Amino acid sequence: MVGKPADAGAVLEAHDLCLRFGAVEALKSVSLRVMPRQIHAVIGPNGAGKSSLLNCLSGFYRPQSGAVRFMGEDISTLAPHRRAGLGISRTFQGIQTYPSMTARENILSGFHNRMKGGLFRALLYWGPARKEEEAFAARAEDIIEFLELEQERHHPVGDMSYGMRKRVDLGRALALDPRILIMDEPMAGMSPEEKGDLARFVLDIRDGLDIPIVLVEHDMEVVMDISDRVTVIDFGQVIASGTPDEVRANPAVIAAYLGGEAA
Ligand SMILES: Nc1ncnc2c1ncn2[C@@H]1O[C@H](COP(=O)(O)OP(=O)(O)OP(=O)(O)O)[C@@H](O)[C@H]1O
Repeated sequence: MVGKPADAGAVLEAHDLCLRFGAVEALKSVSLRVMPRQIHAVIGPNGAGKSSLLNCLSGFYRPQSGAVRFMGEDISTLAPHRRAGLGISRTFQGIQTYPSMTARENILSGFHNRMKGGLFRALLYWGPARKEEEAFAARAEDIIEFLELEQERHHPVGDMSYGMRKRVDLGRALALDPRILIMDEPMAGMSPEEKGDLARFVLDIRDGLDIPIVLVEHDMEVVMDISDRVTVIDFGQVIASGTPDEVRANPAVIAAYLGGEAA
């Protein structure tokens, strides 16, 4: 890790990120600070740069300039798996679960990133490896209970509704024991009821597990309902950042993005 701690208060911070794809400027000097116990939404029209920002935070994209800091440390040069190892967990658009595996097996698969060794270690150190496995199994049960997946525990994920599969997806992300959770359009394709359920779990993750969340989401009602802070991006630039009420009343946001919905 390089660089000096900059903002000890922020859990995750993007500082002055610039990202180009050829002639396309996906991010132009974008900064954002995610504070403890904060649901921080990132909104903006299609192509505004939201996914690009998430990819810079989780390490899948490397910006041409700027820095990403986690708990005050510069992690700009770290690969995605190293960031995941630090506790920066992410859910992706669509479904990432294994359809033929049960909810429990899918959640257990989320622990792989945290296992200290592979087959060799398991053979050499059978005792400790078994203890680790037992701890993960117990933790998987905690996650199943937290996400109210008890009834689905032994059902193949492929047979479940979209909302339930997304919930199992979230369980896999929680298996990483995250210190921050990045969610890319988690509500897309969900029914209003499924959105309500997921919104409740997102709030529980903040309040019960003390994990801050970065949320990219198109459903404005959900965003305005559950977010502590909203950052608005348009054409790769931050045009507003504030509480949902502040953002809703911001003329630049109304003009650029929310239109009549903001009224
Ligand atoms: N890998 C890439 N290669 C080339 N251009 C890219 C790449 N990723 C993103 N872009 C471009 O960067 C800009 C921002 O895209 P991005 O996907 O970050 O927007 P977004 O706000 O997430 O959009 P959406 O809401 O539609 O998902 C767009 O012009 C897009 O075409």
